[in-house]
Amino acid sequence: MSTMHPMGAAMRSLRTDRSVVDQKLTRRTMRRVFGFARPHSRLLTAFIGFVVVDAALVVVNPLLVKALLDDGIRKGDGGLVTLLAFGMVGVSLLDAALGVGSGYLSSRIGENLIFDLRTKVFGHVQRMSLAFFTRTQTGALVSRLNNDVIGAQRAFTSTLSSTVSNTISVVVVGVAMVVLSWQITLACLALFPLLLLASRWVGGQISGLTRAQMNGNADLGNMMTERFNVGGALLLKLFGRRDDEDARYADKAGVVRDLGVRIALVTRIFAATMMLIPALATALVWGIGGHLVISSTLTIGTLTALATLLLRLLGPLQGLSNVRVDVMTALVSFDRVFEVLDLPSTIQERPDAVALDPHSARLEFDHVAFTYPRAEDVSLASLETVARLESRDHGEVLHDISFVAEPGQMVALVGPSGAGKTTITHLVARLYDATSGTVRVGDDAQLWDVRDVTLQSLEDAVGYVTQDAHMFHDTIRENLRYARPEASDEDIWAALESAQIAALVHGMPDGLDTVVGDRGYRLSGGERQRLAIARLLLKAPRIVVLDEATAHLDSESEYAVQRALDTALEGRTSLVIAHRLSTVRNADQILVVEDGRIVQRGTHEQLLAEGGTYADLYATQFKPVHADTGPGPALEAL
Ligand SMILES: Nc1ncnc2c1ncn2[C@@H]1O[C@H](COP(=O)(O)OP(=O)(O)OP(=O)(O)O)[C@@H](O)[C@H]1O
Repeated sequence: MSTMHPMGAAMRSLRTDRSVVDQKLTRRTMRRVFGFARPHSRLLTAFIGFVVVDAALVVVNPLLVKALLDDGIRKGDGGLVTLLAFGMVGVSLLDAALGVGSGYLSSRIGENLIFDLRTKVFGHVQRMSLAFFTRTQTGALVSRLNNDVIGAQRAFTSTLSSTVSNTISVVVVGVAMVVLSWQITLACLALFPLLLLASRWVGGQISGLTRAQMNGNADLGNMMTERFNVGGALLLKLFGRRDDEDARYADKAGVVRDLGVRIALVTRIFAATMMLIPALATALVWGIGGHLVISSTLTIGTLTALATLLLRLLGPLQGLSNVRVDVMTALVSFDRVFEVLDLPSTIQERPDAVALDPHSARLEFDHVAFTYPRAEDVSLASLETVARLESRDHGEVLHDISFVAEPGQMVALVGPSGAGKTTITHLVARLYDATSGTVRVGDDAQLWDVRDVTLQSLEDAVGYVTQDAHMFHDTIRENLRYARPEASDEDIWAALESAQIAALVHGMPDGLDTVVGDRGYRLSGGERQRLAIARLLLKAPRIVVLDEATAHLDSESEYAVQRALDTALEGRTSLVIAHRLSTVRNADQILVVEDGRIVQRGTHEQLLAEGGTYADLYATQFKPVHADTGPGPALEAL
């Protein structure tokens, strides 16, 4: 009396990928799996108790029928007939109650387990280094979080319960049948290999087809997610590829359609076989049993009980024939979850890390070199569906970078695209760690290697406005409060005011409650950057990193952003990347970066006087393009 429909369970087993049984699972995996089960051991014990009693009850009703026929009806004992009929009702009620109870326990255990695994994986992934996210396909990661966690949960609920309940049912029913008539039991068991063969064959077919169908569906899903976001849809329109896209989609959808039909056909064949075998067995029982009754070797009650018991034997037998695949599938899911949990973050906090003083405002790079980590060091091959992990090292991106930003100073980074400016800024808050040399933060009294301070205190001390000024799909208020959850509306308005965007937010229909769309799309580039500056102002860090905060803006927006920046930078140490040299004219120190090296350093005036790269860049940006059109546009390469 399993809690799951036997046919449904059988079909699920058949759909699972049979290649899993070839996988090797270590003892360590098993130990960890039990580790996850341990907190729920009481519930698990109660659950298994329910399942065992429920499974054992399977023989009671057929035996009651036997007694009713042989001792009640044949002997004309009306009292016994009534008693046994009530007994049958009692058994059914108990069975129903046990079913509800075990269903409740199974969902408590299963959901708790999903909760444990989900929160653990989410917490772990959140703490991975940025390098992990630059390599990992979000879709693959999300599926790992959802599907495998649910697969792992199955190990403890349906797989465990069906295995226990099927084993108990087979033993109890088998013993009862042997006791009633070993000859008939033996004859019926002869049909078992047929059952096994049928389910093996269908299993092989269906698992292959289902895997192909799942891949096909994933392909369709990927195609849609890639095309149906703003970026993909725009590209599709701009290149006028509608018809080609239609044809590609139809191709993929056609494969899924054909597979669907084949799966349905094999499933029907299987269902028909599953009906046929019990019918054959029943005929066998009645045929042989009938003769035995005639020869008075068997009573009619025993024969009826045997026929009923037989039907309750085949389902569990079929279930047990798939148990290895079921258990391995569930354990492989666990293994895939553990794979993510075991991936260490390349950015680790030292156990003896100290909290950085929030007033730290001195920043120092001391002979810093940097190479981007290799994919295999930061990600899992299985989480990257397109990129193959390359074995080649990236070349060194930064070489011998040394500079000091004194408290309150502004240090500007300029140089061509790809020179390494963004990479330098990423080393400040440990988005990456220097390969050699040291990045330090602190105050006049003490400087700390960034690897010696706690990540939280470092993140609190350093604020960023990044190139894309990302906003969550939430209201302006909540996006700003992300920097300081306890900020009041007054604080938020003050920050918006300083960031030169208060008037615009006032003018919005919902004010602070306006939802900024996915990736902040409903705002213009300049508006989003000013909002990001307001967010930075709320956080109020002593060290500020601005990456191309004024790129791609018209001169009016640039002016507003520039004013916002002036407020943001006041009294703070700043590291500013700017494509427009006008932004960094007042910097205390300008570093010209080329091919990962600082090739020039000094103030604007010093660098102009010195001649060289900076003076050339300045001349290109500010020399009149035509005598009558005034200053030329910002240089693209800058
Ligand atoms: N995650 C990464 N993995 C490997 N290489 C990277 C990664 N990010 C950047 N690079 C490489 O490092 C070099 C420096 O890139 P970086 O983004 O620091 O340049 P940048 O000066 O900020 O350029 P831009 O002004 O165009 O933003 C480039 O050659 C780039 O291809």
